Amino acid sequence: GIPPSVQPAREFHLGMFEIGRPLGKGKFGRVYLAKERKTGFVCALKVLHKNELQKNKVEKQLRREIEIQSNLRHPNILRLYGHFHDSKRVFLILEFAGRGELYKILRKAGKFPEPQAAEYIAQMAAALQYLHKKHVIHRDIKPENILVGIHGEIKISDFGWSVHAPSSRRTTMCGTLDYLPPEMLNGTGRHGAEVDLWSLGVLTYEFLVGSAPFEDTPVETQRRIVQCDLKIPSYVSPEAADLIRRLLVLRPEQRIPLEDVPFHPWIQKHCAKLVQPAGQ
Ligand SMILES: CC(C)NC(=O)[C@H]1CCC[C@H]1Nc1nc(Nc2ccc(C(=O)N(C)C3CCN(C)CC3)cc2)ncc1C(F)(F)F
Repeated sequence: GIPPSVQPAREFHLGMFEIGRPLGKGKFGRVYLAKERKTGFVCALKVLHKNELQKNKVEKQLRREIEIQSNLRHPNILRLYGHFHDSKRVFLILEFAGRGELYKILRKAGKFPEPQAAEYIAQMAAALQYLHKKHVIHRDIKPENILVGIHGEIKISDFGWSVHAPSSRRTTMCGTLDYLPPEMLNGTGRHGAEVDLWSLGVLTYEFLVGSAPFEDTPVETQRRIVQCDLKIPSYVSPEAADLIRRLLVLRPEQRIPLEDVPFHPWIQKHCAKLVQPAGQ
């Protein structure tokens, strides 16, 4: 392509867009369907209020989110095309995901059939492999941060917690503990890309059971995570249970590597079009 130095500087401003229906509320503002007037390009416009960002001390996180997400190109990662701001607001120009929020689809369905869950986990593993190759850890994999594209493919979004590996968390977390790996709960909090493997295990469990594996009161949840106190219902197939148990391993280095996930029997059983192991 054209070297960045001579690429046209993509300056954006609000007047370039025709604002459509609201898509919902994000953490720090609303999201609208939008269309770029000149090209007719449909996107999602996330509006963030500067005073909210300042109050919650998340400006640095937002800058990192923009820096990381705008450089990512993968079918299962939501695109960030650009951003701009006015006196009061920051605007993110994001890819529009045609089928909306995965957590709403999951809540409505209760839980997913195994073929659908396996398809989603295969796509998650591909997206995480792409991220980890770029030394990016997402650190906040959960249904609320996943959207669904028009063809039913999943799109990881919300890179507000992503960092370059290795790292140790400096900002206090809020929200659910359900997806936190043991190494982020113990003293040092030092962690690597394997945190996303643990969360992938929690996600697999939640897709198949409809609730998170260590869901309980905050104190109990922490105990169950650090003890890996895991009970997998008997209706979950042995293959699926096997993959969950290979991801939800206390020692980060013992978790199944991402590159092995597409070859796991449960994925092979349900995702035909994936690359087949040699000699098939
Ligand atoms: C990951 C992040 C944490 N989450 C978010 O940002 C959320 C916060 C609010 C919306 C969403 N953000 C996005 N949503 C879409 N697509 C979309 C959303 C909702 C519907 C939908 O179901 N309705 C309109 C329904 C239609 C039916 N009625 C009944 C209810 C609303 C359909 C398509 N594309 C891009 C984005 C993005 F990310 F770029 F902003």
